[in-house]
Amino acid sequence: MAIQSDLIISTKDLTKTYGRKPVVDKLNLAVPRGSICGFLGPNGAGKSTTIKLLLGLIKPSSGNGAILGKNIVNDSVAIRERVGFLAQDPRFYGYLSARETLRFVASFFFKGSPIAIENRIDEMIQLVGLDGKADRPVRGFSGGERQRLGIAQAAINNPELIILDEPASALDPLGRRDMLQILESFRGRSTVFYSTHILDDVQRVSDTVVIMKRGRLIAQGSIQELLAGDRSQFYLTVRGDGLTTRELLKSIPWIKTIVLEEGLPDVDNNPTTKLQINVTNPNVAENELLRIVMMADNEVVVTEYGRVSYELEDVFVDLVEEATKNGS
Ligand SMILES: Nc1ncnc2c1ncn2[C@@H]1O[C@H](COP(=O)(O)OP(=O)(O)OP(=O)(O)O)[C@@H](O)[C@H]1O
Repeated sequence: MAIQSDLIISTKDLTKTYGRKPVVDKLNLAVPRGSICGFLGPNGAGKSTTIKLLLGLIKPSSGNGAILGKNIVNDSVAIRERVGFLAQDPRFYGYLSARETLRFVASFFFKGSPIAIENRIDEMIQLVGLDGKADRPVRGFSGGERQRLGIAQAAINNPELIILDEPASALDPLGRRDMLQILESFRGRSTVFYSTHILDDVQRVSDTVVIMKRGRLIAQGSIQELLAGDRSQFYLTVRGDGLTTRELLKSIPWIKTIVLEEGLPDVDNNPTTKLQINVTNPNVAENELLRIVMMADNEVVVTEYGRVSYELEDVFVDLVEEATKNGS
């Protein structure tokens, strides 16, 4: 397959079938270099299987892929030298301390003098917030501490790409927040590709997202692009029942639908009505909509106006529902 140098991960029709069931189905991934990419999908979507395919831990049934320009089937050893990985359920030797664990991992691929290794271990221990605990046996570590150690071991060799399988899902809200901060700290140093089913996490730290459902890719790209996908919804809140405004806007050709709903009371506690306006021409609407209402010869008082913005959750639910309707 052709390799695009701005992509750190790319796949072409990557497929894994167990029995007759495709668990990963003709997946075409394109993950840009330097991004923090959230790999999102409901339970059983095929995220872990995809990650295993990317790392050469299992073989594709068909299709192919490249990481750092190397073939995921033929060059998996070379890939693992340059990619850090945290498994969904990381296992450690309980009798080793965190520092000994990192030393052990570094002994495989770390390139540098013994002093450089020790410095890097110290740096990682600090980065993941395990200072003070680094010399205790791992068997006594909490779930959050184990995940921190897992990230430190994934990043010890200064990899260009770090792949993490659900690094935050099993943690409590504080643990998740810390984990996301650690991921954020890799920005500008490594590309991070991490799977999760928690939308909020993706919205908080990722700049790109891949969304998968039942083995199929249903969306990928920058979060900004995804959230800006539907620019055709505006809202306008007016004092009173909104009927005059609806009459005024009804005949405008670029307005498709107007839905009225009760708004929040204004600052003087007067009732308001929110008009949800769907337009066919967002650019014209942006310039004209408010002006038309304000210039009309009536008593309408506008208390709020804007373009409807979306949370990732709305987009995700829409995409997953659409994919379900289309039979994915
Ligand atoms: N070795 C296997 N043999 C048969 N089926 C498998 C195997 N590994 C995974 N599957 C099935 O493939 C589907 C996808 O599993 P996978 O673990 O990749 O999903 P996931 O998106 O990572 O889910 P989760 O968020 O729950 O971890 C599931 O239905 C799972 O049961």
